[in-house]
Parts: sequence; structure tokens; C-alpha cells
Amino acid sequence: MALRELKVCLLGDTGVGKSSIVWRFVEDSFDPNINPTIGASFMTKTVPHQNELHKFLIWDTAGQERFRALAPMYYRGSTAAIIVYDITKEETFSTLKNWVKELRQHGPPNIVVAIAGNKCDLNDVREVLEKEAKDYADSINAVFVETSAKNAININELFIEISKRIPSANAGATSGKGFKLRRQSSEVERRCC
Ligand SMILES: Nc1nc2c(ncn2[C@@H]2O[C@H](COP(=O)(O)OP(=O)(O)OP(=O)(O)O)[C@@H](O)[C@H]2O)c(=O)[nH]1
Repeated sequence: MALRELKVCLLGDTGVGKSSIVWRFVEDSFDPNINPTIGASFMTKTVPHQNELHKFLIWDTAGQERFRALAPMYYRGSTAAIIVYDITKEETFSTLKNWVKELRQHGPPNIVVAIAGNKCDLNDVREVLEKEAKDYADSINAVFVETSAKNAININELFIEISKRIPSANAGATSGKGFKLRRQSSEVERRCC
């Protein structure tokens, strides 16, 4: 099977759960006392996709404001960006929209954008409606899932959706499926939070 390396970066406010999503995906573990990321951290995981192996090279950026200027180093050259917000904090959804604007202006033209509404285990204190976020994601042709790193909900599905948006190696260079180019409906059956 052909091995493809896919650079993926995670963006979003501090505390939304970016590192926790990566830990759940790579190590299948969750640490309620995880420390904030300093600068950025890097992990990899290889998964089969159709007749290929996708090796995700994952850059988890720090959400704290003092690290904000570092982000372009990580999203430049990325195949996909996962922008994470916390469903219990409306302001983190506003920050997400700013990241989308920045990616449009300065990111790679065909970058696959995925939006993850994390902490969906905290539905009782939700501030962002799932429909509002889904409609927004559809409007920019982004992948959308609500996730819980804590309860392992939709974490693998998030990466599967990204894999699906990557043109296969023999599909030709013109078949980009970036968020500016083409709509594609989601086929993964997601667990509901
Ligand atoms: N209830 C709940 N808590 C979560 C979830 N994911 C992360 N957390 C908690 O949220 C806090 C922040 O998680 P992090 O993964 O460090 O968040 P981050 O976005 O990487 O933060 P920075 O590194 O500062 O950018 C931690 O206390 C986590 O345990 C989740 O799905 N559900």
C-alpha cells in the first residue's frame, strides 16, 4: 500500500481541547489535568484509507494568545487544518471564524478545513447550537463534527472525514477538494452527543 504523509495542524482558543483530541486519536487516552501546550507539539499516526496508508503528521498549536504569531509556521504547507471550538463557550466559536478568515487569506489555497465542536459530553451547558455550527461549516465547505476527547466521541471519524477529502494519489493534481473548491457531503455516520 502506498504511504502518504499528510500534514495536519490544529488551531483554536486555549482550553478548547486540541491536545486532548490529538491524545485521544494517537494514544486513545485522556488526561483531565493536561497542561496547556507551549509553542506546539508534534505527533503522528498512520491509518489505512482505501488502498493507501495515511500517515498524519499532526502539529498541535498552542492556543494561548502569546503563541498566536507562531501559527502560520504550522498551517503553511498543511494539507488540512482542524479548527476546534468548545461547544460550552460561544467566544471560542467566534475565534474559530477568525481562523477561517486567516486561513483563507494566508493558508494554502486547497487546504482541507475541518471544524470540531469539542466537549460535546457537556451538552447541559452548551452555548453553541450544533445546527448553527453545521450550517456555518457547510457554508465554507468544511468538515464538521462534534467531538468529545473525554468520551472518545467522533475523534476517529474526524480524521476519517479528512482522509476522504484528500484526493487519492492517482486522481490527478486538478482534483483538489479544498474548502474553496468543492462541496462534498459527509458520509460518515456520526455518533450523536
Ligand atoms: N469535559 C471535557 N473536557 C475536555 C475535553 N477535551 C478536553 N477537555 C479538558 O479541557 C481542558 C483543556 O484541554 P487541552 O487539550 O489542554 O486544550 P488545548 O486546546 O490543547 O489548550 P492549549 O494547549 O492551551 O491551546 C483540559 O482540562 C481537558 O481535560 C472533552 O471532550 N470534554
